[in-house]
Amino acid sequence: MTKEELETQYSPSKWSLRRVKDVIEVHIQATSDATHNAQAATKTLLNVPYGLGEGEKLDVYLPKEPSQTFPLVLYIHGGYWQLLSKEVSGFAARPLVTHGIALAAVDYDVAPKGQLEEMVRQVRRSVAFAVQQYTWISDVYLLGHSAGAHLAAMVLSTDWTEFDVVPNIKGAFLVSGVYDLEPIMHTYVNDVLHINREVVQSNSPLQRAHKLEGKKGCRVLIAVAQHDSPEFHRQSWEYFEAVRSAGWSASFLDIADRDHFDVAEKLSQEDYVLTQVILNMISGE
Ligand SMILES: N[C@@H](CC(=O)c1ccccc1NC=O)C(=O)O
Repeated sequence: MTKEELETQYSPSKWSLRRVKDVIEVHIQATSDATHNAQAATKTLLNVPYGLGEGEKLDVYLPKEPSQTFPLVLYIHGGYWQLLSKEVSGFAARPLVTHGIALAAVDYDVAPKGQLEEMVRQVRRSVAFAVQQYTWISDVYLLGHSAGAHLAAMVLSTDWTEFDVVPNIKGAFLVSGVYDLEPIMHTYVNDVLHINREVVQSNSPLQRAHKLEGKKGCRVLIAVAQHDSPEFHRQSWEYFEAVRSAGWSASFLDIADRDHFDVAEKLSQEDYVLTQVILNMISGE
């Protein structure tokens, strides 16, 4: 592949068929609006620190009439490790909260402030913090979009011995993710991210899939949007096969008519196919 082809493959906005001027701007507006709606409609704990760093905070969305214990979904936002924040990442909360499930939107330090390895550590710490702090948690799930699906996949292969707790993660929903950082290193994304070969090697879930072997497995859903690029489809399929080969329970979903961005945006809606799959998986069907 030429450099130009590679950059196109890793420019999700170029594959959207939506006739809007700037699909990323539309994405940020949609997720921001839906996050505000969720904050107005649910009980929240905003800016909960999970670490000492300024950027290490969670926004938690709680069920209105909670049962004694209830599931928690940690949402890890995308944005190529350099965009977005928890401020626009509560958009999936409403349908979950309606069904008695809490959502926590995780902030981490995006580049250039943050480095990839630190982002991985921060997201892991946020999971450890939540299970230690919140005694109301029945089960923990991860939900990540794009770069956030990469970080969620990195959480799955964590060696928890350096943490005070081993979170029992029941499931992970990985949406339009990146699982092999090698091609990313050769694109414009790396102008800000500055990852090298070593970072790629130790932070690519595809290269680490063998680390899943022998670990207590959880259910992993790998979803990709129909209008994601062929490279995104390839990465999702390869990670799906790697997770399955490691003996974990994995499923693959190619979501019709969606692009890289509205595949996540629509999670604000209860009748969206991916929302339904997530609700069914959590309620044990
Ligand atoms: N420069 C990218 C931007 C991008 O991929 C992106 C933007 C907002 C939210 C998620 C994104 N993708 C992965 O994290 C593009 O061309 O679409």
